Amino acid sequence: MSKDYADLHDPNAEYTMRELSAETMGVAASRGSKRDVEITDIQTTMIDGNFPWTLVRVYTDAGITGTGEAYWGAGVPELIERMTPMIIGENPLDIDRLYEHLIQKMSGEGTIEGVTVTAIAGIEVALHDLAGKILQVPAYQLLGGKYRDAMRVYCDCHTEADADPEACAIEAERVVEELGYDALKFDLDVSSGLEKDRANRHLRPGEIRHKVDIVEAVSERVKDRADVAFDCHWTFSGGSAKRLADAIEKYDVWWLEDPVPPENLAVQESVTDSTVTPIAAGENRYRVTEQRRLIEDQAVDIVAPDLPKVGGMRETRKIADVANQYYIPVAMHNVSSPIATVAATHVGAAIPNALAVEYHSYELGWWEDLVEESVIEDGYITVPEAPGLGVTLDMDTVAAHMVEGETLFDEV
Ligand SMILES: O=C(O)[C@H](O)[C@@H](O)[C@H](O)[C@H](O)CO
Repeated sequence: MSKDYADLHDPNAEYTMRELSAETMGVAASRGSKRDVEITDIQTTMIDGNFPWTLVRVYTDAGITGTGEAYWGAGVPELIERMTPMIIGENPLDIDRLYEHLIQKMSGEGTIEGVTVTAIAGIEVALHDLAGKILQVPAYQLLGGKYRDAMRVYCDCHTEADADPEACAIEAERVVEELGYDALKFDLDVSSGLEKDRANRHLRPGEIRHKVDIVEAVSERVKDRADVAFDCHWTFSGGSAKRLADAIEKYDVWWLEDPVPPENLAVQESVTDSTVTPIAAGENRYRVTEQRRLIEDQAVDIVAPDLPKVGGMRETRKIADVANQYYIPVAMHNVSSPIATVAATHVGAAIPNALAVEYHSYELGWWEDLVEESVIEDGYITVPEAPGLGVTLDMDTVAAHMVEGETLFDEV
């Protein structure tokens, strides 16, 4: 990768006095040799999974590295490269200050939301892995300790005929019986063939009936063996979303996700208010500042942040803390490799209101091979007890599935 991004002039150095580097803040006291560690480099590599997973590695002068993951998105590796000089020489144990430092430094490039936040999140996850390894504690310990030993996983399900209610029911049965999950999600924004216009967000009566057929087929097939959520990917108008939520009330679904677009909270709130079907949303909002509005307005029954997108492990914990003030559970949206999935597991272990973490790669076949450890067993991820995230990348699998042109992390 070219080093041009890292060498770019830093305009913020001229435009803000809020500089949170150790030097400016005067953070210089020795912490004792094991904790006097400095960041020396950050590298990324991208995996061609069912999403392009951006893995991040932070290097130190102690020979210890931390591995993280940023949510997928163009430009994320370049942004990480751009930020690397901003934290070289810093002590990786100051996770919160380094996060704030990068948010402040990059604010001109956009750190309220978007790929800059995602890139910072990738570094932040790696810092938790690193800090855990330096301190010889699992990452959940850095977040306050444990509520649970294992995190429930819900499986995002697909069939070749996602619009066919019976095909969905057969797949639901297979995922429960053969793969061992008791928590599932299916898409409801699938075409019934009855649409007159795909742009106007309106659901015609036949379209609603088709969606009810899918919900009924899946829910009746698995009955009490699994909780089932349904995802709408921000597709419908408020009015149509209300009619849909109302029509599926009797099936007692786990949640209905993203029925309306994410920008207008008043619409989101009115849908949630209108129905006893639990409404979930959150994967398109960034940082605690944006999630806070969803929660405080009680625009959701369940909040669904995506950890490597929303800002990282501490940021997700902060969101869970706000949600907890409103008695709202957290279902972690997740389309990541095992690295960020396990990061979500550590956060899930450390918060009271964790509902589940998503698994979105069951059709891939090699997701779990990316790390040396086994990750999901019988629909749960046991919270690792090894230092840091407690998972180790399998470099052969990484090499086999790297995006063309990417390079492997340097060995220490
Ligand atoms: O699992 C889910 O909730 C969704 O289906 C995701 O796949 C999103 O669509 C994706 O993250 C969009 O960028």
